[in-house]
Amino acid sequence: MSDVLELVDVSVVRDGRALVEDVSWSVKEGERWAILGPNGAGKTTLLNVASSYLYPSSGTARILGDQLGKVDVFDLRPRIGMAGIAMAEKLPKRQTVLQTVLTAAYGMTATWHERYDAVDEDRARAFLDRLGMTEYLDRTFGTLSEGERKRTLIARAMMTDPELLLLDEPAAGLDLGGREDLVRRLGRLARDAYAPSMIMVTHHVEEIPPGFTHVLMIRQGKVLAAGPVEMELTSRNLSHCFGLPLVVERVGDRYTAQGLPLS
Ligand SMILES: Nc1ncnc2c1ncn2[C@@H]1O[C@H](COP(=O)(O)OP(=O)(O)OP(=O)(O)O)[C@@H](O)[C@H]1O
Repeated sequence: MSDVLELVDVSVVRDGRALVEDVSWSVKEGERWAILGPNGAGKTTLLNVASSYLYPSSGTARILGDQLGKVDVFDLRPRIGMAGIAMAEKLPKRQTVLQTVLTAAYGMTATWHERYDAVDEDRARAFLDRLGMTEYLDRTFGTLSEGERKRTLIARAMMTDPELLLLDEPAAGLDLGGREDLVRRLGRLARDAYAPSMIMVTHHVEEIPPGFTHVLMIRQGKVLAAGPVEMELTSRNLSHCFGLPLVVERVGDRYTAQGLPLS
């Protein structure tokens, strides 16, 4: 299996402070990673490096076989799907759900005067259908609920047939039903052998979809643990990561975590 992402001693420094420090991490084709860590740990910074939007201050980052700094990122970016708040903010609120997904096929955030091929429209409809959005095709993006918006963004990220799919807190802000619906859908995607390699940032072990294979834990910019979920998602590692005593349990093919009661 080849490396989809390979970071060697990557640091990102801003104002004299390392946001991530000496991170060495590799993601192989077909793997599905969850990145866990407290607020401000450096999760989004790592994802921004993986999406080629942020260059390391030191160290090397290879994405889909190409080294950042030595590759034209405009060739690389269409091969990476990204769904997160940063993308949502760039999308026009008055565009319909179908247009929002379709524009991704042309690497754009808005529709101008280009004409879309029927084949692209079919693909957009199929991705939206897999994410339960068929009823909303003509609704404007700005009128969607948080959960509907998140599902639209994932369909959009799939549109370019990416080799790497990056999800930044896809379940944040969703109610219990919305979260469970999304986790089930992501679980189905994770188990699809033809789906891209995936990296998902989350704050909660409950949001790790079934089928996710690996976990990376980060605290204050440094990697604490990285490897197969069943080996690394332990109470010890999670307590260290979040800085308080936690007990993690596996329930079926999902995980839960709880803080120990105060004595
Ligand atoms: N451009 C920047 N300049 C200075 N500091 C920054 C910059 N971008 C991010 N930071 C800081 O870097 C740290 C890591 O930020 P990052 O967004 O990667 O964390 P995170 O783990 O995704 O956090 P959260 O869970 O709260 O979203 C934070 O302390 C943040 O304030």
